[in-house]
Amino acid sequence: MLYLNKISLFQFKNYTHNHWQFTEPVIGICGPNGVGKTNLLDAIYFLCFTKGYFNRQDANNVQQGKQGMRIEGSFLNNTGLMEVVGILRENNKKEFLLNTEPYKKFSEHIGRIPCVMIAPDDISIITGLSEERRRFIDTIISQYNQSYLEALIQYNKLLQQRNSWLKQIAEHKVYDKDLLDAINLQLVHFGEIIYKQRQLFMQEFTPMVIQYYTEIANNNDGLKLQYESHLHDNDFESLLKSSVDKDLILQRTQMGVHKDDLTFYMHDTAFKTRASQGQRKTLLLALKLAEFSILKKEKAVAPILLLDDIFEKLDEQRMEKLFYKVCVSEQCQVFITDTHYNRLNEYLSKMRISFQIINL
Ligand SMILES: Nc1ncnc2c1ncn2[C@@H]1O[C@H](COP(=O)(O)OP(=O)(O)OP(=O)(O)O)[C@@H](O)[C@H]1O
Repeated sequence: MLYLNKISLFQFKNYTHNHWQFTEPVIGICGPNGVGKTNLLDAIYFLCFTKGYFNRQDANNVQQGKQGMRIEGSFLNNTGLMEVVGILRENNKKEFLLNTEPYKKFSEHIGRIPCVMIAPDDISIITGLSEERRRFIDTIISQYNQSYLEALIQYNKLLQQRNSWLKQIAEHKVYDKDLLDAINLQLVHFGEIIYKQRQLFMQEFTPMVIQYYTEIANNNDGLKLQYESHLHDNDFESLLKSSVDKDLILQRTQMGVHKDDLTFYMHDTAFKTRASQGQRKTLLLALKLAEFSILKKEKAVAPILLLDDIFEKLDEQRMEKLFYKVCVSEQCQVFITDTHYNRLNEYLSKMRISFQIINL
């Protein structure tokens, strides 16, 4: 089992200098609004992903009015102890260390400590723009497939190059076709790697999501998932060639896996327009539990689960099923935040497991 034993935070968000020991696989984190429950989950996430879940900019994680921050955690898994340290220096330089060894590339850390966060704003995976869904899928695959992560990094760099090339032509009216061909060739190479992996992923992921949704809701509400990509019916190279005129006008690359999407249906209509808030939340949980299962299988260890404010919108029956799933049957370490000590204590007691509650 993968297990976080202890964590210490220095100048991370609202924490000046705090540390906690985790002694049980199930940890409840309680306290009033704004006390720092989510921030504690975010610090755990930081140790797993070398960045926070909520802020893209590292500087936003530094305590207001201070300079620099440090997070330290020790994880235990079947192979031994992993001491992880993330530092943002006063000059904003970031360092990340595993067992005192600094990483040259932070991406090498991704997947070492698999972790799944479920936070209220994640509902945007269902209701938001397609980039939210691509990021969701990419974060999962990247944790078990380093070559996918590399392809994604390269693809995004090339896409930026291609887009700035398109802008330059609009500004200077100079057309360097050889450069475009060279960029296209590489974009196609990495785009096809991404497309194939997403296809493989979706084949496994889709039935799992429907299964979890059905388990939590007691029926499937006609749920369907569809992976959409320009590459389904066309080869990428021809797509890039045929869209170049339009690309030049819009100064952006119109075709490619950076436009892929995942659509959800409820009885053949768009899920986000038809479903109730509780049904949306149920779908979000099903997506995240499917993520958890795939990572568990691929990494041969159960990821750490971070559940932030999950009580909102779910009826009692759905809540109990979720609690049973994450606290009892999955045998993973799980952190659950709640503003109500009594409610959390009651749910966890019903599960007949040993748990720890931290009151902030
Ligand atoms: N960089 C920062 N420096 C100092 N304080 C910060 C920083 N970022 C966030 N905070 C503070 O952290 C607090 C929010 O913490 P958090 O979101 O973890 O609360 P919470 O306990 O989860 O609350 P809720 O129950 O409302 O979800 C706020 O008071 C916010 O002002």
